[in-house]
Amino acid sequence: MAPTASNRPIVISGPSGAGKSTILKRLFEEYPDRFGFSVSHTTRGPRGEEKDGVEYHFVTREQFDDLIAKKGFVEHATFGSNSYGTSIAAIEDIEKKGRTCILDIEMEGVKQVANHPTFPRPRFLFLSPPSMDILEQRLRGRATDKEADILKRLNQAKVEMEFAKSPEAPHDKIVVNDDLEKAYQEAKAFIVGEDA
Ligand SMILES: Nc1ncnc2c1ncn2[C@@H]1O[C@H](COP(=O)(O)OP(=O)(O)OP(=O)(O)O)[C@@H](O)[C@H]1O
Repeated sequence: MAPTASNRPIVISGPSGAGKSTILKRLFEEYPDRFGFSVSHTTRGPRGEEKDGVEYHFVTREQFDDLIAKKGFVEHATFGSNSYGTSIAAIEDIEKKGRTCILDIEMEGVKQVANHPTFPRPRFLFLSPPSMDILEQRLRGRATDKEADILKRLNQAKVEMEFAKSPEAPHDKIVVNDDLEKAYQEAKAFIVGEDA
């Protein structure tokens, strides 16, 4: 089933700590049946209680590379020795349920999705922190990241912010997450509003 104008997938990106999870959590709470996250593929093995097709589609390296060759991923990346990717089929699984697929992906993935040879262009939302200082405060306030991770995230944030300003950035909308309520309303208007 081809996505209609109203359920075209939405790509949300932005630096770590910009508030993507916070805004998406609220959106899913307000619209419990309307959206879905696609299940990613990975070459890493399941951990703990993880089940194939639920947390991830667990595949061999050969299967993963085969899907890359067939242009079956809208985006994929390798971290350490493990690869991860979002398949077109997984996005279609969400569309088949009558839901809009939300893709929460990082900058390199955004570029790949925007440049995919066959996948129809989704809608791109970029969530920006109000400033680097505030981003740093929020990352520290989150208290989930180690100091070295925070510094890495801040460096990467600079790269992402530069990309967002560059002409190759595909974003249809940039929302600055200053006041959370305002940012949520703006993000929601883009995602479910009349222009959706
Ligand atoms: N407008 C806001 N004002 C103040 N704090 C905020 C605001 N938005 C988000 N936060 C806080 O900032 C921190 C980072 O937000 P969040 O975890 O949603 O970011 P993220 O973009 O999902 O990051 P990651 O990509 O690392 O998952 C959280 O502690 C969150 O509660």
